[in-house]
Amino acid sequence: MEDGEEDVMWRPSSYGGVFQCDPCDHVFKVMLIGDSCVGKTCLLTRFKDGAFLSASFISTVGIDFRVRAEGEGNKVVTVDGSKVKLQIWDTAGQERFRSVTHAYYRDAHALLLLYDVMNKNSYDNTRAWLGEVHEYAQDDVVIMLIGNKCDVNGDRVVRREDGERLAREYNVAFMETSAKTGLNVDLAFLAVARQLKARKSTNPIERKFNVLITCDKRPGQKDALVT
Ligand SMILES: Nc1nc2c(ncn2[C@@H]2O[C@H](COP(=O)(O)OP(=O)(O)OP(=O)(O)O)[C@@H](O)[C@H]2O)c(=O)[nH]1
Repeated sequence: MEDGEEDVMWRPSSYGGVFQCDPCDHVFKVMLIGDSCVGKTCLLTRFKDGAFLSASFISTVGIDFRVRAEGEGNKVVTVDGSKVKLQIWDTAGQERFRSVTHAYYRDAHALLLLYDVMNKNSYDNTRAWLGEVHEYAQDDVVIMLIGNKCDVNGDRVVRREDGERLAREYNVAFMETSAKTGLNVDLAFLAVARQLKARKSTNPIERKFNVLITCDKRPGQKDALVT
């Protein structure tokens, strides 16, 4: 969609059968990337449906665009009074699907790069992922590094400080999330939506993304409700 073009989401009216449109002020494409099994699909499902897929789960194949029929598709969030629609694309972490996902990078407005705090390899591999992002994505793409599964206690092998350090090094935003408990999930997507909207602002202060999101919650703290 071009800038200035109005996006429309269709919803059934209370009269049934007749449709009315619900305009969104902004539409952005967001991609979830990262190694296999870091929790991309679970993060998306938690954000969209408020549910957690705990059972064994089939790996994503290629690209899964979670835009479905009316009512269950794109997630619309409200940012400072504006309606922002996030079109979220879940990608496969497996190496063999990489060439497929690369093709989609260029259109992405934001990339959420996940690693699993229980899996050091997935953390180490984020450097390679960031290399691919710089190669294939737009220069001004919004990037957030996410340490997922922060609900685990004894099994954690990647410290929060390690995530923060890497985010500083690459000048990207950072948050720890849990798709299982929902901790910081809404907050992460909302922060990205806010930043995407701010990018359209002419005010350079608004356009700058905080490298570290300081308002996120730590495991054990109560989650903030974000609307
Ligand atoms: N404890 C815990 N487990 C999680 C969390 N998020 C995901 N999982 C588990 O991690 C496994 C992998 O989750 P997926 O969402 O399928 O991972 P993925 O990154 O989409 O994997 P691919 O589709 O192969 O790229 C599943 O067994 C989930 O139940 C979390 O926040 N905490």
